[in-house]
Amino acid sequence: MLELDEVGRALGPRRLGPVSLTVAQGEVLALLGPNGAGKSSLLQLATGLARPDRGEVRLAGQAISRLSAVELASRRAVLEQAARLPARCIVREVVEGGACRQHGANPQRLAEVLQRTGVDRLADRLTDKLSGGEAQRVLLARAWYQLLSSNQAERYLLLDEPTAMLDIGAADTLLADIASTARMENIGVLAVVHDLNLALRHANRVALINNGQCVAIGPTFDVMRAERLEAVYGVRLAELGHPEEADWRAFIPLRD
Ligand SMILES: Nc1ncnc2c1ncn2[C@@H]1O[C@H](COP(=O)(O)OP(=O)(O)OP(=O)(O)O)[C@@H](O)[C@H]1O
Repeated sequence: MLELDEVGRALGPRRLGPVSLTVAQGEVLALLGPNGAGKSSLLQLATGLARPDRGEVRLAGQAISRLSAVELASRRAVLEQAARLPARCIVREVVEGGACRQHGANPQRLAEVLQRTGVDRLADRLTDKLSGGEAQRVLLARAWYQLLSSNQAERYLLLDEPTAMLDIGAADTLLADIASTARMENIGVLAVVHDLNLALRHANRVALINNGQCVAIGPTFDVMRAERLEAVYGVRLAELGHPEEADWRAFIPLRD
């Protein structure tokens, strides 16, 4: 379990938290909320890249602040907002560079990751020659390889807006692949997601963040109700059914 226990920190004159939440192995927990709500700041605390000034983050029961950088890297991988690839590098080598230092290279795992993320077709290309969407997939492949080359029992993937650069189909495919790999490999995923409909489709649970607080957390369809989302996002929403799937819904904003 990845646990955020009453964590908080100052955000300039405002505060984030205290927020408590857990991410279980094999599930996708989406962090939703309006711009400036505190989602990225909360994710930063979960990664260990920023320290809370109250509360504690624990990974498999151990305080994240007490893990060495190498131990942390074998248990969690991070894809930050606007992360960039190193320039003039071969894609395969960049993904390979994600290998967990404790456990070394694992060529079979590398081939699997390249294939699963669709990066196999880009493997011999130079990083400078990739589109924004392709670069995003390479960064994700590196993060998966970091985790899948580790033999730790508990591993987590932390993502900040992984679909920001992607077209509608690519975004849907990417999140579907993340959710299925998470399930298959028993890896917990915590992801900041902006698109409500992508979260509805691919997250097992969501945490709704507003003004630095977690205002609701639970199974996706329970939390994502129109009235609650309207209050948090300050916009009127129409709720639509799916033409083929009975339980489905989608939200579109309405103009007054
Ligand atoms: N280090 C910092 N010092 C001061 N204020 C900060 C700091 N980091 C973030 N903030 C502020 O805290 C608030 C939350 O920022 P954060 O990036 O966590 O929001 P977010 O929910 O991820 O937003 P977005 O959806 O726009 O990416 C914002 O008002 C931001 O300006």
